[in-house]
Amino acid sequence: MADFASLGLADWLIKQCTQLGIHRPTPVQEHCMPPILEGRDCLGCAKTGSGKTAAFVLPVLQKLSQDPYGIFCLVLTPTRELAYQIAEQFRVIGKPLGLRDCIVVGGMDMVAQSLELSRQPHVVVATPGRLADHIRSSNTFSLSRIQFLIMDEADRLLEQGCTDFTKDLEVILGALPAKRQTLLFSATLTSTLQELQSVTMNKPFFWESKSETRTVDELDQRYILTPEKIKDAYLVHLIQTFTDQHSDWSIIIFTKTCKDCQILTMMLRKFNFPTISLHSMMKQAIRFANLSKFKASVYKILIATDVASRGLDIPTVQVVINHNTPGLPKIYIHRVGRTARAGRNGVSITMVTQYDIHLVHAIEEETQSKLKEYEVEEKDVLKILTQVNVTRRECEIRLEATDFDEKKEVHKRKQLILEGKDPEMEAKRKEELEKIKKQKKKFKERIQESVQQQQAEQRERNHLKKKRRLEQKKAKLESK
Ligand SMILES: Nc1ncnc2c1ncn2[C@@H]1O[C@H](COP(=O)(O)OP(=O)(O)OP(=O)(O)O)[C@@H](O)[C@H]1O
Repeated sequence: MADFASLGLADWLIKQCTQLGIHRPTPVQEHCMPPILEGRDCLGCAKTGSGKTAAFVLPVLQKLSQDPYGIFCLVLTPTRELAYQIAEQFRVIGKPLGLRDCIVVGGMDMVAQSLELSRQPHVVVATPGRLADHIRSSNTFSLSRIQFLIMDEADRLLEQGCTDFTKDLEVILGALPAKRQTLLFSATLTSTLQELQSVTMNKPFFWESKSETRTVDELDQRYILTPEKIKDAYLVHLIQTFTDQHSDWSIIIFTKTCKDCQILTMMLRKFNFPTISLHSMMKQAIRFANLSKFKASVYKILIATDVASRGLDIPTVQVVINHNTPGLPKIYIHRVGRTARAGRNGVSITMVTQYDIHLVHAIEEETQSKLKEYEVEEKDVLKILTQVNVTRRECEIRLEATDFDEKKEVHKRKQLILEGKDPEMEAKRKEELEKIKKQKKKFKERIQESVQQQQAEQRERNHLKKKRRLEQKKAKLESK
């Protein structure tokens, strides 16, 4: 087995790796780093959690240390959270270089990003949409001298899924020099190999880990066959069992939609499970905050949509539950790959209804592995069924009300943007106006109160006067 020195890695980088507990290269690092260091384009396909990130971070940093300038390297990735994770790896390993990185993702302040870009960071880590926006609207930075283009989760970037990056990628590729090194990595490259090869210029070096299976051996893959109506009772039962049996545990539950994600979070919280969510309808700052709390084990359960299915590296995750059977095998591969990373053990449990059995067959075929049934005492599940379903219904009703407000808010924000206004500024302005209105109302109420008090006092005085006059009249009559 090779060591980092024999792959041509510099001493300072080996030292950095040692400090991070990385002593020997993984196969993807062993095979991809030498051709990258030689200047070749590279397509690396290796299982989830096998160290693909370091396979490109290390050679890029080595090259950067030999000729440091900005902007030297551009990394594209499909999700914002992943962009932060990759930038962190660059920052930690590249610390002795005084590496300057810049993260360019949607949902964050564009002006601040612009400013950072203009300061010529060594490495830019970006999601395609926001970077393309910067290229279209600004001339304060240039990507024309970059030496490395890296596409992490490259197949996702190039496929035309629900988020289609094609147009943004065209803009980005148009701003890059033809002479560059292009590195593409993913655990599922092969299905988009043709498209991927068209992005690389030189005849790329292609490396795929040789293995019968597409998932790691340390992963125990299970399924539960359940009618749709009993699914949530199974979920609650599963989590309760894990909580009872393990003191140190951490679970990711994947759902199909943002709404499911939200409802399940509310429901599990009702059962006092420490749950937090991550989906695309949340504000970016909350997405980051929730992920940090989960990573720090403040919350043990993360419920997420596929926005969290790729790349996230959270070593404490022992269990992945698929609340729905993924419609595509490759989504399954990435989801279950959030556990059993870097040689650790992990379990994945996929909820399967009678309508999803063909999907399980497709998954088994693609991964070349067999899912085993997860044994559960059905009578224990049926005991909690009514309580779980009632709780779910309550949460659905509660969410419907807020959902409506949310949609309205989104609609309003869209309208403001169309009118050329900044929704954030408008919200602040509205808040200020509301404050002034409240103060005015309070002032008016106080004046009214004091007027009413004066009037009441006047009435009392008049009443007393009248009473006194009557008494005087009465006294006069009596004296006569
Ligand atoms: N040579 C190594 N030895 C031990 N651990 C390593 C090594 N290289 C990387 N790691 C660690 O392995 C973990 C997984 O690495 P990484 O996130 O790069 O996986 P990946 O292959 O990109 O997975 P995914 O396909 O899910 O994105 C990280 O915590 C990383 O620090």
